[in-house]
Amino acid sequence: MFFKKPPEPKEEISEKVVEDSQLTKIRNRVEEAGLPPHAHDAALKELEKLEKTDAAVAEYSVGINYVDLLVSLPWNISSMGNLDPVRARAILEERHCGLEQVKQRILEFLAAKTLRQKAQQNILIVDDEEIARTNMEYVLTKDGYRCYSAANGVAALELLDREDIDLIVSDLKMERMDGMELLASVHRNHPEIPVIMVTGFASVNSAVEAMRSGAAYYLGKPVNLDELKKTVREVLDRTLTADMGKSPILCFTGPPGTGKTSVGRAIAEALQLKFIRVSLAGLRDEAELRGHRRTYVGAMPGRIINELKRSGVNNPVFMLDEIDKIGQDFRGDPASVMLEVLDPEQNVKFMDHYLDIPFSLSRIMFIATANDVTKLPGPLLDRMELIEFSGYTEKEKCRIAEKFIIPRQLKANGLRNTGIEFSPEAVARVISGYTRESGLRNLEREIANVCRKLALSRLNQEDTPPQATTLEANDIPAFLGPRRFIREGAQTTPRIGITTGLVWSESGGEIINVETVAMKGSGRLLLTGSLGDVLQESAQAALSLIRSQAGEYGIDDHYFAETDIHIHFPAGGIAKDGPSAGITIFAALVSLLTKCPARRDVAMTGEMTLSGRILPISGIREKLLAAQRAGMQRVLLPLANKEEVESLPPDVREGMTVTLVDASDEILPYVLVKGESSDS
Ligand SMILES: Nc1ncnc2c1ncn2[C@@H]1O[C@H](COP(=O)(O)OP(=O)(O)OP(=O)(O)O)[C@@H](O)[C@H]1O
Repeated sequence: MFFKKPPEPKEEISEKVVEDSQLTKIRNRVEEAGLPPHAHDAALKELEKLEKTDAAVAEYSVGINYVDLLVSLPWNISSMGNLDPVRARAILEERHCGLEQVKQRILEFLAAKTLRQKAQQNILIVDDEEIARTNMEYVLTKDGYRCYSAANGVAALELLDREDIDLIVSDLKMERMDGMELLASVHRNHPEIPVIMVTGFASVNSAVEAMRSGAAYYLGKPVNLDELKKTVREVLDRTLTADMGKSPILCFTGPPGTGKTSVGRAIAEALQLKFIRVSLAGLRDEAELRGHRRTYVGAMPGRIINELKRSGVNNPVFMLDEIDKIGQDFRGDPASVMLEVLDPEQNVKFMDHYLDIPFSLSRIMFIATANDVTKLPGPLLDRMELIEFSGYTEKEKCRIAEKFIIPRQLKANGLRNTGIEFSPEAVARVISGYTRESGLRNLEREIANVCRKLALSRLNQEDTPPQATTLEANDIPAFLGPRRFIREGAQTTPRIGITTGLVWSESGGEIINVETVAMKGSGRLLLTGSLGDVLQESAQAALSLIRSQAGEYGIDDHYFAETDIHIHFPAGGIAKDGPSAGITIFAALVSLLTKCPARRDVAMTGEMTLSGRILPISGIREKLLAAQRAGMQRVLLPLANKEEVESLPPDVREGMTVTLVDASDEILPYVLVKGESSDS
């Protein structure tokens, strides 16, 4: 008979030793990490469980990973930050061209935060020696702080209940309640108040103990008053920066490629804080943000906790990119998760399912970005301060290309200092012939394309010395092929029943055509092109208005009963809705029914009532930019938008005539080509 050999006892011992040493190591890390009490307790509880768990079972490594996460999270670690508005402005200017209003609003936002925090700097001095209290109070008051004093811990706690204290400077040895007890109580009940410990019994041990118990700093006695002033300023500056997350969340909104992400990055740099960016596009499951419970196999913390662990600080600038693109099929309620993350009332106790104990997100400065804020739920929008990034004019694009994009691409392709330049006409040709966008993404891509081809040709002629080259507009097709876009508005001839409208979409303004035809039938109105309810109703209202005034347009009374009218919006793959196509539909129908061709280089937008009044619309700047890109000669806008139109920079209207209209009959002279009515 064959018996299996029992395992060697020696091996068993060595496995146990390894296991123990791993536990000892991680226990030491727990003790050294200076965890807040609730995290410390959670770590100890898990370690206790691990001691009774066999290292070979899966739960053991799950437990080890959990404790490892607890000790690696930046519970108390913040970057120093720097709230110098002059520096912040300089960095924003250096990284971004234009965007004046955006920069101004960001600086105002930061300034308000700074001032609000600075206005509240109250210091509590706790010492049993009156002379020490008086001295410290004297220098700190002189430095502009409001000082309160107490002779022991008990008196200090009473004062804390009454006053709004920002910092405590406390002696260590005192009657009734000493500094360490006070520190423990402050840590429990007012964890946001930093404590600087001062003592005459300065020793490495007491310093380490105080710091481990959560003191922000440690000073020996007799206090060097200059050092005290410096330390107080540093600690308060640190909390000031750390508290920056407590005001409304900034939400950058605008078309793609207009600099939202890169401005966020520049803000972090200006404030000397770390930058984290998480894209929420297509997010399907709450667990991706909040983690899975540890009972699931392969559970992990969510993206927020993971990113904080990676950054190593609890006060980064955290960009939640594309918050409007959270997947439609999101499991759980995206708004409630986002609220828990962003709302200062709730995010102090953010719960990640994996972490299973609260982690405060209140020190983070969140910035959300969205292309279309109308998709955001109301309660979320309520807590956000919207900053609009609008599309760029052609001139702005040329300037940004010259100052930022071309130098960046030349450098990226090894062409710096080679004398290669783009003439302004060449840049303008790339913009008009190869891109049609509000932002700068495609422009950067096309310029990169040119630079890569230049790099290849330089490499092929390595033996001949490089010559300075200035690219002209005519050189561009050799690099990018035939132009992809033409300014069709200016080139197309007037047509019966077709007009040009302007719409706003999340990628900026766009032009659309409205096409109409009439055929023998029984008075039906057909609408096609993925139209929403509001748009369909606008079409019905426009037709009713024309029917009610048929005589004025010279249309026979019986005509409508014997005719079917079809209105079509091409690009049926894109859903369209909203009231602002009212006047475009009206003009197309009048053109169709009166057989007067409609000009294609006149674009229009405006809501129309059943009585023919024209109501204001939104997205004026983006729509004007779209008209400009398409080479329109004239744009018709509601008179009610006059103020907004007048406040736009002249660049936005350049090359076009903007005409403000108030009623339906004012539109027709600009659109219909009189005397050219035909039967075709
Ligand atoms: N005003 C500007 N000055 C200089 N560069 C700019 C400016 N605006 C945008 N850019 C550049 O354009 C590129 C695209 O910008 P960015 O990625 O920030 O766009 P975005 O608005 O975040 O787009 P999306 O909505 O698609 O995320 C970046 O390389 C950025 O540096």
